[in-house]
Amino acid sequence: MSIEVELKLSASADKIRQVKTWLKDVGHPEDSSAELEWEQKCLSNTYYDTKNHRLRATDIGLRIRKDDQRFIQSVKSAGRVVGGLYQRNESEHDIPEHKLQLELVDEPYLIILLEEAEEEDGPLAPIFTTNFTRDVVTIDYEGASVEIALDQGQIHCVGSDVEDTSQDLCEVELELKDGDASVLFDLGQKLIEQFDLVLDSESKAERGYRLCHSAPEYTKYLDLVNLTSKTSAEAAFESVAHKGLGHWQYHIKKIKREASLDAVLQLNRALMFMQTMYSVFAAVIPRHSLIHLRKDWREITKNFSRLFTIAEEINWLKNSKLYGFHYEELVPQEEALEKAFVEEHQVFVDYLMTPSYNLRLLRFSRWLYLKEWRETIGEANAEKIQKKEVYPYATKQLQHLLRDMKRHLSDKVTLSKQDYINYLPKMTRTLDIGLFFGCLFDDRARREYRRGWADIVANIQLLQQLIYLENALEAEGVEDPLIDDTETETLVVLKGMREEALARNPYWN
Ligand SMILES: O=P(O)(O)OP(=O)(O)OP(=O)(O)O
Repeated sequence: MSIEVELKLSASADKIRQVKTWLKDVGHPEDSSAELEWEQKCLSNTYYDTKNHRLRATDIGLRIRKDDQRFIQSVKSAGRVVGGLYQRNESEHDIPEHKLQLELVDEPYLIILLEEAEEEDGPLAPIFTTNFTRDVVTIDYEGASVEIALDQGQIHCVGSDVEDTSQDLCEVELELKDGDASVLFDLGQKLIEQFDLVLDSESKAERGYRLCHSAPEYTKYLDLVNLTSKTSAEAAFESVAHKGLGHWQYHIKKIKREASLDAVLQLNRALMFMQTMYSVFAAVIPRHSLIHLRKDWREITKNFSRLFTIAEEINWLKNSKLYGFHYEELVPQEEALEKAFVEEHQVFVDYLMTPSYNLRLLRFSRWLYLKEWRETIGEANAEKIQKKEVYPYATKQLQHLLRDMKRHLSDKVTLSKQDYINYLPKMTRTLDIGLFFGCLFDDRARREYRRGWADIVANIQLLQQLIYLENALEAEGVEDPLIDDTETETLVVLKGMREEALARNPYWN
């Protein structure tokens, strides 16, 4: 099994032509009259899965590729996608005919997953195909060898009753054949700067499944970062950063497709998660080493914030209805918000297509993938953070947070609704830190402890919604004493919850 490292950018037919011309100079800088040796392939790929897409659920892609007279069976793992950079395990075998030969798969864990999928969910069958022409050339660039593939074609669903059963594909793939992965980022940067290409974190397989799978999509929430007590503090930082970036990428894909309220709210969660990460890991990755990156994310946040503000208000109104607060007078306000949301969504999607956004995302991906902070902090410190243990670090951080919460939320203190709301960002950060390090501790104890604090957060959010509702109604000249009563009740409930949560023994002790 080999590891594939490639950068993927989406393009248009016109841009692909321009890229091809430009590559002539890049591939032969010393002789611009020399032609690159492009090869054109017609690739037909059939992706297989069981009836309920068990392989997809385990993040495996199984396909047979027809490349001229050759049939190639490949199994790919989803691996890791950082920006548009993919790192995936790949197992490829030539087969004599267009028929799966799973016995050729050489990785024991893949064999087990494939067998289990078939045993539990029936035989493997074609789900979709990708048919495209690939113009491919290998160039030497900055001492590395890079295969450049320009793919244009279509994805089709097989025997499906899904309405929209085909989709165009047009992309540039840069695959590292030999040398340093930094070269992929350099080339990617040039392609974005010169041709406005867009980083693409969705594989063809992912697109195929989305096109041909009509099941409803559930909102994906941030969950525990996968760590063990053997993880170093540096590796823990990387895992947290990958989690945050992965969450961002996932919901960016969704937001590009539709004006989804949930996706906007989750994008905001990803931004907050990453902000918290910078402060929690400041002792590992010093702030000065990420000054530019934080500036980049601030810029991205600025472009996102209008959309988020509208989404948050719509969400508050929606949630209030769940609590029974329904007002005809607010319908015009809601409609205006919905309209503004659709407009701002388009503005944000346009921004996501700009080089400004894509270069920032590429810069962050590069920093994370190549661990560039090590260069800024010097060799000795770099060694230190690789040896630093995460467990004591995590315990210290959690203890520090608890002290802060005890100070602000002690049951001896009387808190107004505004006091709670002011403390909300800190509480959310605290819960996020629980996700950073939670894997290191007993799961049951952690869940129980977390639940108390999560309930407090939910009740503070309720207060926030009620205040918004009050103001919105006031603008319409309406008053509802029920809102006031609910606020008072919520304050009482919160006081009891604080008492209980603070009395519980922390799971890290
Ligand atoms: O040719 P590969 O193996 O890179 O695969 P692909 O058909 O380009 O698909 P993907 O989008 O998964 O790279």
